[in-house]
Amino acid sequence: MMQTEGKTGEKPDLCPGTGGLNFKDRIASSPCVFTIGVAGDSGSGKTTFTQSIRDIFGEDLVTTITLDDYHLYDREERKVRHITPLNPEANRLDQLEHDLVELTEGRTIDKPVYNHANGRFAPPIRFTPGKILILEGLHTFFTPALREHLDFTLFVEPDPEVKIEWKMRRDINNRGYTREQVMAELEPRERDYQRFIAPQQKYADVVVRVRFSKYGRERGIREKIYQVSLSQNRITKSIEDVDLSIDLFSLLSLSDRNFLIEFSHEQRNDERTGELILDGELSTRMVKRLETSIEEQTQVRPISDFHDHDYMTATEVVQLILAWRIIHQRVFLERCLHQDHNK
Ligand SMILES: Nc1ncnc2c1ncn2[C@@H]1O[C@H](COP(=O)(O)OP(=O)(O)O)[C@@H](O)[C@H]1O
Ligand SMILES: O=C(COP(=O)(O)O)[C@H](O)[C@H](O)COP(=O)(O)O
Repeated sequence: MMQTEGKTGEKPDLCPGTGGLNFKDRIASSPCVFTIGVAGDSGSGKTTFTQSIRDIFGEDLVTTITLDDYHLYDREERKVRHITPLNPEANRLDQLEHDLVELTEGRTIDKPVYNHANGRFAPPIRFTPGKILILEGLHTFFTPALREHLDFTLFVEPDPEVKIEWKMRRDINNRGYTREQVMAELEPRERDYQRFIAPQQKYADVVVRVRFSKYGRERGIREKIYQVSLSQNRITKSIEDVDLSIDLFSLLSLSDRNFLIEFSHEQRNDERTGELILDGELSTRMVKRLETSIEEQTQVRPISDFHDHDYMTATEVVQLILAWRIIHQRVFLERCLHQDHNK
């Protein structure tokens, strides 16, 4: 590793040898494409988290591919074949692997297009990757070749009851399904989820779990207040790297709403994992130092969304921490520096 983390109060030089270029400029001027993979079940919040990453880093840097475009069968054909889209065989993962290699080289591809409005394929479109490329879908890190080309991986896993509520609302409101149609697919989908999708968790750098808030289930749909946890699976990268500075004085004196912050370690197989759990509403002042730290080092303004409210949901804080986590993905800088060096 070319650089050690700064101790408290020191600012780590994330871009050594760049004459003080900030992280965002560094990405923009780099020949490399930084790839982020987001995986999880249908209706689990992949698109929502992906959008938050886009918002934080800016649309000029970030492009997204949804893996639904790589379905092999259209909606009608899946029905006839009794196969769910969660089955890898219902997807063109080999073409995705090929396209991902092209994209990491910065090349333009002809990307297939799946139309959720009618469940059919539209003509392919030309697609050029931004300097940050997000792949989001069911099988994002299903194969070794896909994993090899992803610099950062995130798995989202809401509790089944949260997931059903989200999926039900989205598929009925946006995708033209009836309640009965969504219900009828739940059972075969859950079976294939456990079989094909959930096992990808072990390859994730970070797993985000969502459950109903301990302060009231109804606050989810009404105010987007959930209990959100962030855990890291791989021992090589630690959540403790994240600067989680919280102003305890503000916490005690300014907050008049309920919240929970918990951190625990767990031994899973050979791996020691850390899990941060947040719930309720946290005073924006409490995460001020974290926001400022990100802003200073990246010149991106992740806090702009939160400026006008005094409280942030657990989801918003987790999105902020994830941005920090992504910034710290040294693999990217290491690889870029190495490639720059060899030019
Ligand atoms: N973090 C969240 N907080 C509140 N609602 C969410 C969250 N994530 C997802 N949802 C709800 O669930 C629906 C499905 O989420 P989406 O991001 O489209 O899932 P996916 O891309 O995994 O299929 C969204 O339309 C939204 O209503
Ligand atoms: O399982 C998913 C994944 O999409 P997402 O993760 O966005 O839910 C969708 O059901 C399929 O893409 C088929 O779509 P449809 O059922 O609309 O034909």
